[in-house]
Amino acid sequence: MSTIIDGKAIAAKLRAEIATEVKILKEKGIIPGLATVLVGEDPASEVYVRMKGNACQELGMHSVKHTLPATTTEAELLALVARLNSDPTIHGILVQLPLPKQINSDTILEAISPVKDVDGFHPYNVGRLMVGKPTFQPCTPYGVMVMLREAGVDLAGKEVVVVGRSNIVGKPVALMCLQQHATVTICHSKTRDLPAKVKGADVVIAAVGVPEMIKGEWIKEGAVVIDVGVNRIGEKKLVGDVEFAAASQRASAITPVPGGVGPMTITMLLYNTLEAAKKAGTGDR
Ligand SMILES: Nc1nc2c(c(=O)[nH]1)N[C@@H](CN(C=O)c1ccc(C(=O)N[C@@H](CCC(=O)O)C(=O)O)cc1)CN2
Ligand SMILES: [Mg+2]
Repeated sequence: MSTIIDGKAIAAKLRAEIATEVKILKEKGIIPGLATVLVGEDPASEVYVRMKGNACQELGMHSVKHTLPATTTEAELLALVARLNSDPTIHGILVQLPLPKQINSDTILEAISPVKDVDGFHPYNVGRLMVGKPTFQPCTPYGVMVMLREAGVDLAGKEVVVVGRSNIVGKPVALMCLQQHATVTICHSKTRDLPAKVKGADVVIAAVGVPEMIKGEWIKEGAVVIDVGVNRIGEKKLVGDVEFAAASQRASAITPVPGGVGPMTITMLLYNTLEAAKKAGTGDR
């Protein structure tokens, strides 16, 4: 049986550290501020944005939520982003994804000031990660790396297989693992013989968004499994991208869903917002 890498517990520990730092910053007259922007009525996005606001409140951060109708135009959203870019009480701007079809996400993400880009999605911050000099790192992959660190996994020389090549998880987590000297393979829908790739992995990072697509029998004995998937089955049930029960028979350590990577995502957003506020305070940005 495997060790469960408890995202909730790791997140709680990190949040306590962030809260302490927020308090110190406030004594210097700086209140870290996050603006969240939700366009439309996607129920999951509503939940995530609410969780982000609540987390800010718990940690003593300032947060402002902007809720716009699904019919919002790109120009209207750009105008809001411009206002937030020049608002000195706001250190971090988060535009919840996905955006409605009439809005080009890339245009919006590029309009966010890189110094307030606490999601780490602006091409400047993506480029910094690419050259191994990260500034803001995207929250979900950053959370994965913190979990691996907390679980005592040394990536140097390890075979890491990332399943999924999205800009928000697969690609950045692969770069982060490479930075830690892992040998990284990125797999995707056109990969030939995915089971064979996964079977060779010391660390599997699953971020495909397909319920239980990674079978337990593909997991090498003793491998570490990080499941980034959050797939809703019906009203209540959440499952990951990995067959948890079968995989945990073989893995040495595994993240659960829920309670694994999810809680880390929001925690790293708070961390990035704190860092943004600190940089603003020192004029170092
Ligand atoms: N602008 C962004 N948009 C999106 C991001 C992002 O990082 N920035 N990531 C995802 C969604 N996401 C945050 O926005 C997110 C997903 C899941 C969780 C989470 O805590 N999941 C819990 C389960 C919660 C539930 O019941 O739904 C868990 O896994 O334990 C937090 C944040 C897409 N969009
Ligand atoms: Mg993908």
